[in-house]
Amino acid sequence: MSAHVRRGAVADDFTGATDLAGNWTARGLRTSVLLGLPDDASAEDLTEDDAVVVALKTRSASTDLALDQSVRAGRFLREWGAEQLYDKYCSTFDSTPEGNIGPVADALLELTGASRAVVVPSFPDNGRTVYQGHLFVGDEPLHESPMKDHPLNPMWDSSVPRLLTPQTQHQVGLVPLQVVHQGPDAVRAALAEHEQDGRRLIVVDAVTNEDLAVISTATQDEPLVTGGSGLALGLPARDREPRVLSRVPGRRVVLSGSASRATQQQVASARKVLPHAQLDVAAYTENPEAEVSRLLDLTQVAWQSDPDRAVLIYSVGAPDDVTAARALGDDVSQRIETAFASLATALSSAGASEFIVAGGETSGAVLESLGVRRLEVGQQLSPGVSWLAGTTADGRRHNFVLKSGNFGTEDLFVAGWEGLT
Ligand SMILES: Nc1ncnc2c1ncn2[C@@H]1O[C@H](COP(=O)(O)OP(=O)(O)OP(=O)(O)O)[C@@H](O)[C@H]1O
Ligand SMILES: O=C(O)[C@@H](O)C(=O)CO
Repeated sequence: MSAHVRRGAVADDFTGATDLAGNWTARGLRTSVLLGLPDDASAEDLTEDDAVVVALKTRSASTDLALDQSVRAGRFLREWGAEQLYDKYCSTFDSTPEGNIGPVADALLELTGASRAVVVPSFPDNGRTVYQGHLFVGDEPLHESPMKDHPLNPMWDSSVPRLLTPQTQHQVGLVPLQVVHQGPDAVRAALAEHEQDGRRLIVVDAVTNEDLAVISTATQDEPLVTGGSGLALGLPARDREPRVLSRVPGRRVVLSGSASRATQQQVASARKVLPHAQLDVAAYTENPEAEVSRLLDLTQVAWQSDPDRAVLIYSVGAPDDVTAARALGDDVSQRIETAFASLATALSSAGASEFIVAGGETSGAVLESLGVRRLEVGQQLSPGVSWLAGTTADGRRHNFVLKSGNFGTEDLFVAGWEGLT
């Protein structure tokens, strides 16, 4: 397989999809993001693309739903012409012991007929590295990082083989960094040896982009690879400038439903500069319409006094906010997603044209409610974070940043707008 093949990806959340699409775009691949399961007609618009990412919302969904949608998305991509499928999950391996990373990888092995697939969560540009199978977030092992407190999938272990083993029907192997440093042929030989010994999902260490380039070369003929978005940076770069998105006239808003620590810092920094309000989860639970309308009114008042300034609406300002909200019921996270979804449609109707949305699940809920089906990828703001453009179900053109919880610079909510020309 040459470097110039069609690539398709199935991503388990919307921010993850745009993260990968940004990395492919940065390597010069013309990339589209399709939100939700595509219908057959969508393929007609993709003839010019080198890569297509289907964004699903399956990370925290039931395993049955995740399997069904991932396989249908994979089948669509293969029919479109994808020669290699990329199973994109989170660089912090977000999942529970029941899945969904393992079950989806197993199903895509069957779909593609692949006899094995690498497992590469590493994304060194964002501080995710894997050494001897252990996943680090910056200088902390995963289970000591802020991911230990994630409201949907707290991470309890840092060993990727140990995390994956209870989730998959297959045995799990490991190719350590020492082998990666010997180059692509050594990696290929190690993968073949694991396969012969019956191990079909094989974690490969990577701590730098050079390691990712070795893994990418070693796996260029494989029908399936799995990982965070970092592996995409291992591809040789093509000489094509990314599309540059321009401002869409209208108002600006930041919707942050992310519970991650990096987002809490971004919220704290933006609160010093932007008009802001926190979603009152108890009030929303009591009377959803009234709380959405309070936030909408407040936003419109702020726009009136400064039309060019973004307004920030957030749900977590401090870790205690999550603890407090949890007392309101098991389904509180889902309810908060619905709150942001309703608010987004109300804001779009009220004149918002540019959105920075924080949180993978939150982004999924917001873009689904706006009825955006496809995103163009524009300029990158920081690793994994790009400007995107799409059209809502009722025909409004909007710009978006969909920010994964732990990504983005601290001033993203304030300075990110400057990235638009
Ligand atoms: N105050 C809160 N209390 C409890 N849950 C909350 C609160 N605010 C947001 N949530 C929920 O927590 C989840 C956060 O997940 P989301 O994927 O949006 O962002 P994240 O935590 O940054 O994760 P990721 O790294 O995947 O982007 C969502 O389901 C959201 O509705
Ligand atoms: O890989 C990552 O860390 C992100 O793209 C993501 O999936 C977080 O939602």
